[in-house]
Amino acid sequence: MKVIVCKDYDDMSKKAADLVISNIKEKPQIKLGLATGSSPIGLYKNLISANEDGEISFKFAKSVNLDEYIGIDPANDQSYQYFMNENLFNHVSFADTKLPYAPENDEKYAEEYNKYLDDFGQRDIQILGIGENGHIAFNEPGEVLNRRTSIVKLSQSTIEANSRFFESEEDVPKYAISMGMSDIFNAKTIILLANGKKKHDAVKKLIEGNTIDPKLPASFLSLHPNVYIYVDEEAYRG
Ligand SMILES: O=P(O)(O)OC[C@H]1O[C@](O)(CO)[C@@H](O)[C@@H]1O
Repeated sequence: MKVIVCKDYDDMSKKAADLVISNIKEKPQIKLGLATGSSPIGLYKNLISANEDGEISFKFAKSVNLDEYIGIDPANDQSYQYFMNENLFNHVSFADTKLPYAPENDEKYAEEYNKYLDDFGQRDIQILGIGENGHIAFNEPGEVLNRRTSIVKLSQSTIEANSRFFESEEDVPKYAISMGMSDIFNAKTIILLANGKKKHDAVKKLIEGNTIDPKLPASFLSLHPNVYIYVDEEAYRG
């Protein structure tokens, strides 16, 4: 894992975006794995600017996303579909984009997404955030982790952390559909973004830890040959 310590959120976003931009220049038909949450918003802003400046184009690019809440309509402003539209898809024109979708807790929707991912093939880049509890996508700390896309129950810590985007904690969905660990790993390069003091514990364990532990799902990233961790000073030093 290559750790790149950045001054602040903007610096982290710019440096991570530069890596994505250079990959898009090299391979316009790039396959991207995209993430939601506050961590990648700045990166997406940089991609939008580079697209507006004519530096890159998404005309031939395709994307898949990590996860989506269950029980929230894609048109709802709390859905990850809405988030992606607002923060990227409404601003640049992709050849194709896809998010997992499950209107109810039924594994058949996960199977459908797994089929889609199998046809999509290996991504060139997978972008990730990290939860305060060390989750990646919605793979929550536990005894075991899912290999493939599944319906998952959110941990209390994630519900609390994500309640900042909702009117109250009760409004946060309790279930999601999420790529599993082997899906996340099916990418040539993984970029993980972590900023702010609240991420320090997870980041410290991830960078300094010498174990691979399902109680810290992000620790499995050390098994992947090409991971870049862009971390700001606050998340790095605490
Ligand atoms: O970037 P944030 O908002 O801190 O969220 C961290 C992670 O949590 C999730 O939002 C899921 O809870 C991921 O999509 C994200 O990577």
